[in-house]
Formats: sequence, C-alpha cells, structure tokens
Amino acid sequence: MDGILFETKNLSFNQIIKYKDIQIKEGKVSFIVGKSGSGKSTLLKLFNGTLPPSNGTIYYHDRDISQMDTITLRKEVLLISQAVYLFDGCIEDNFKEFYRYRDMPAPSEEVMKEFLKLCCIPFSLDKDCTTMSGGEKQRVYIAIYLSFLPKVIMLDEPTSALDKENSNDVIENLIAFAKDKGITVIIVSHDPKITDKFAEEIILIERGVD
Ligand SMILES: Nc1ncnc2c1ncn2[C@@H]1O[C@H](COP(=O)(O)OP(=O)(O)OP(=O)(O)O)[C@@H](O)[C@H]1O
Repeated sequence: MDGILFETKNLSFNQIIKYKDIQIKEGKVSFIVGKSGSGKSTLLKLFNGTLPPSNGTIYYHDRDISQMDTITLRKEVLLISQAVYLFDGCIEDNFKEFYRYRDMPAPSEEVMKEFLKLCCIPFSLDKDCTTMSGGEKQRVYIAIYLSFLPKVIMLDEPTSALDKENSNDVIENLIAFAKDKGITVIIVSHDPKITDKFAEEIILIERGVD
C-alpha cells in the first residue's frame, strides 16, 4: 500500500499479546505508546525479525517479512534497544568495531565527529567509553547506529537514561537528520512531553483480548 512501510494483520506473540492491526507510515515519526507490558518492545523486535510472531503477518513494503532474509531486513530496519552494548575502548574503537562486525569500512573521523555532535556528545574520539555514564553510553550507541544510515530506525525508550535537556536535543537532532535522509523513525516512549512534541503518528498498544 502506498506510503505504508509496515502493516500488521492479526499479529500475536506467544499467545500473550494480540495486536490490533497496525500501519506505520513511511518517512514519518511514529511513537508507540501503551502501558507497561502491553507489548511495545516486542513489537519492535517483531518488526525487524528478532522475534517471530506466533500468529499473523507483518508486511514491510508489502512483503511478508517471514519470507524475507532476516539479515537484509535487520540492516534496513535497525533496532536500538534499551540495553546499550559498547565494546571496551574509546569512541573511535567502538565505531570501528561495530563497522567491522558488519564487514563495512569504518567512517572517517570527520563523519564520526558529525554523528557525535548530532547526539550531543561533547567528547573527542579517544574518550574511553568504559567510564562513561549510562546516558553518555546510550548517546554514543545511538550515534554509531545512526551512522549506518538505515531505512528505518527504531528506538526503544531512547531517553530512559538521558536527562530532560539531552533527551529533547538528541531526539530533535535525530528526527531532523532522519527527515533530511528520508529515514522512517519509530520510537517507543513513556515520556508524554517527548511524544507530544515530536510524534507525527501515535500508535497505542493495548493488551488485546480474545
Ligand atoms: N522473548 C519473550 N518470550 C516470552 N515472553 C516475552 C518475551 N519478550 C517479552 N515477553 C512478554 O511479553 C509482554 C510484553 O513485553 P514488552 O517488553 O513488549 O512490553 P512493553 O510494552 O515494552 O513494556 P515496558 O513498557 O514495561 O517496557 C510481557 O508480559 C513480557 O513478559
């Protein structure tokens, strides 16, 4: 369907969560909201094939994702989970390591710095990541993922470890960048202020009933 990136039909997971049919519009900023345990994080994992649905179908650009190569899907649809993982070493080491894992040449120092700035990271590339705060690590992680220039970026509670000022700035920069590059953004957020300010679409997930 035109302009629709993801569409779900009769989707359920593990017999626990039954989703109403959902549509995610291409190029838009969609926020996923709902009570704790309603299945928001699970939905993101279903979208990039990290978890398989127990029933129903997910279409990505009209293609049933169960018929797609999962690695290709995950390269296009990046999930930045709540659990931030960084390697021991400095920021530059981390960029290089993440790119090595994907068999991609590391970006130039200039490009790395550009993404650090976008994510409000006030450090040089040789800053050791092991001693950073949770919020700083999260921003470095987002910067690296964003630099992969995916088609879709999904963020699970991106502001959980950030203070208010940082959350706002990082999300604002990230959305401006995504808009410029035509990247679709899907964000799970518990923060009504961030949601009200930045959402173009709001998708409410409710515990389904039989
Ligand atoms: N891999 C899994 N296997 C089985 N059950 C799972 C799995 N992942 C999540 N669940 C269950 O699915 C339900 C929804 O979890 P999920 O993390 O998607 O909720 P959420 O809406 O993101 O919650 P929160 O807002 O608290 O982060 C929970 O009951 C959870 O225990």
